[in-house]
Amino acid sequence: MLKVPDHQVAGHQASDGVIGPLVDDSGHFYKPLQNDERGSNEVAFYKSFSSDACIPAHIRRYFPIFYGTKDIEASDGSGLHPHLILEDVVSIYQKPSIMDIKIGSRTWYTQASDDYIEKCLKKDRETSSLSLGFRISGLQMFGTKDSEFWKPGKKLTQSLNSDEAKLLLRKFVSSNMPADSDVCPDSALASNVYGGPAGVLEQLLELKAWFENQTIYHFYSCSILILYDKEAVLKERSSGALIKLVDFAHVLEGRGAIDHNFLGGLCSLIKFISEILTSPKEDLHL
Ligand SMILES: Nc1ncnc2c1ncn2[C@@H]1O[C@H](COP(=O)(O)OP(=O)(O)OP(=O)(O)O)[C@@H](O)[C@H]1O
Ligand SMILES: O=P(O)(O)O[C@@H]1[C@H](O)[C@H](O)[C@@H](OP(=O)(O)O)[C@H](OP(=O)(O)O)[C@H]1O
Repeated sequence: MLKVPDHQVAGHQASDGVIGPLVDDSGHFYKPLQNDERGSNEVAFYKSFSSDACIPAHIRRYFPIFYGTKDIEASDGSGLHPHLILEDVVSIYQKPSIMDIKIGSRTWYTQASDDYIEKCLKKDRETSSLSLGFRISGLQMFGTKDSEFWKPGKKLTQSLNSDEAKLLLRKFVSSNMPADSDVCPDSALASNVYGGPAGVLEQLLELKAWFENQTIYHFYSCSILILYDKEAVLKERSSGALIKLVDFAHVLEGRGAIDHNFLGGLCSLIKFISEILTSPKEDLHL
């Protein structure tokens, strides 16, 4: 049985008259192909990536598994529409806290149309992309009580300065609910989610090591999802946190060159997370 996902934090979402992703109860995420070249580009990327023997297994695990494409009934009732069938990377969590971070200081590339470049340039300047090398496209987090849930709108997450981005990344791993802006985030889960041998920082560093060498792909406008389950972390004191890359509608061939745009954004994100781990109680005055 297909349904609209309960946990989607960014991107095109299914609503009245708007086509969006669907999920089933077997752990699949169905992303509708966009009608323009973004749809065919993303299919081409997944086909190439999933069959490329040069991608090491420890890197492949950061990407959703690709199960092909299929025509299914679109969420907007418009009839059969081609969808990517992907691993639903959220399905293993009961109450997933999710952050979508679009990586890179620029989301455009010279091969794109003038209109597209202009649109992206404006967005990159207005958000933290240009200044920080990434922008937080969306997030949701659960609290410890059943009623506690926070999903700020993108206006609140995308256009942050450096202190504001650090504060939001701290809120994301705090046990107290951050919706009340008077409450100072306690960063209580930082060492379990961001830190530790299997935590987010180690995963980002592993990804970075690959990006320092790989010249096969250039990932424009691609996001890193950070995923964890607060209850599980508080109960087991282990991480269970994962990072996953999503959105490959704007992947280009690397042609032997380093993807310095993605790599730069990734290094910047790593610096933020590292600083939170080294000074979790830092008081940010905003
Ligand atoms: N494989 C997946 N499993 C679970 N959730 C996913 C998966 N891929 C994407 N999502 C969810 O959907 C959101 C949007 O994904 P994605 O960026 O691929 O869509 P998009 O419509 O192309 O976005 P954009 O408007 O930024 O181009 C993500 O923030 C995440 O919440
Ligand atoms: O970050 P936001 O505010 O969610 O804005 C969207 C984001 O910039 C996407 O990357 C972009 O899709 P592309 O990268 O595929 O262009 C989309 O364009 P669209 O609405 O024209 O699809 C924007 O709406």
